[in-house]
Amino acid sequence: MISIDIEKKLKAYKGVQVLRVKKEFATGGIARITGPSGVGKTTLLKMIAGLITPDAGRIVVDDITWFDSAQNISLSPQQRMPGFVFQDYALFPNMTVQQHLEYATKDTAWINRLLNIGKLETFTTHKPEHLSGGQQQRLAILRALAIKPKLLLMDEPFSALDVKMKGELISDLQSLIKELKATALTVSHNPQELDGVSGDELEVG
Ligand SMILES: Nc1ncnc2c1ncn2[C@@H]1O[C@H](COP(=O)(O)OP(=O)(O)OP(=O)(O)O)[C@@H](O)[C@H]1O
Repeated sequence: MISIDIEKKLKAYKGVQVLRVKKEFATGGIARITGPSGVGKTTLLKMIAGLITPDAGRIVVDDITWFDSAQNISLSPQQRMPGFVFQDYALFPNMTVQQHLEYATKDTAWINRLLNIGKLETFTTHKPEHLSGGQQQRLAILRALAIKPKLLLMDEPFSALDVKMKGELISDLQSLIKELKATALTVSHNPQELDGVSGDELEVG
């Protein structure tokens, strides 16, 4: 289980707005986090990953304290090691699909299974510039899963996928997350993007 109780002052367009989140997310599920643009959803994921520091509060993952302002605990991003799907994918321009996955894991059976789930088996030698937007997005998701993370953080992960592809992928992700005894958090400003994601729900803002 993931337990979050944090706050952070955001540098908003006009002055300061405070992001407050208090929520528990169950292991084995894919949670949906929605809220208007600019409310702090990406910032929330980055705080969980350890890329941005909250002003106050606690983050506890599977009984391990990742962050506690009162006790001065803050694990590094390397110690937390979540899978992270960035909104802009953050793929490596010079690496092929296969190399992206081999960079993350040596487990070839796992790589082949991920390629199958992402429907990228026939694109293993392609670099990102020769992939469609949807294929790039699926590669970003597969790369995040390659490390078999206990926590998968996904920022607008299905925005470039058609409804059929998205439905199949969500169903496969649901099985994988259960199998890994992991937890996944998905974020979007567009609730429809997360249709089919049926875990815990959080509305930010
Ligand atoms: N490290 C930071 N410290 C303080 N404020 C930040 C930091 N990073 C971003 N912000 C501010 O937080 C606000 C929310 O940004 P964020 O990207 O988290 O929103 P969002 O809800 O993900 O939006 P969208 O749906 O458009 O992606 C912005 O006004 C931004 O300037």
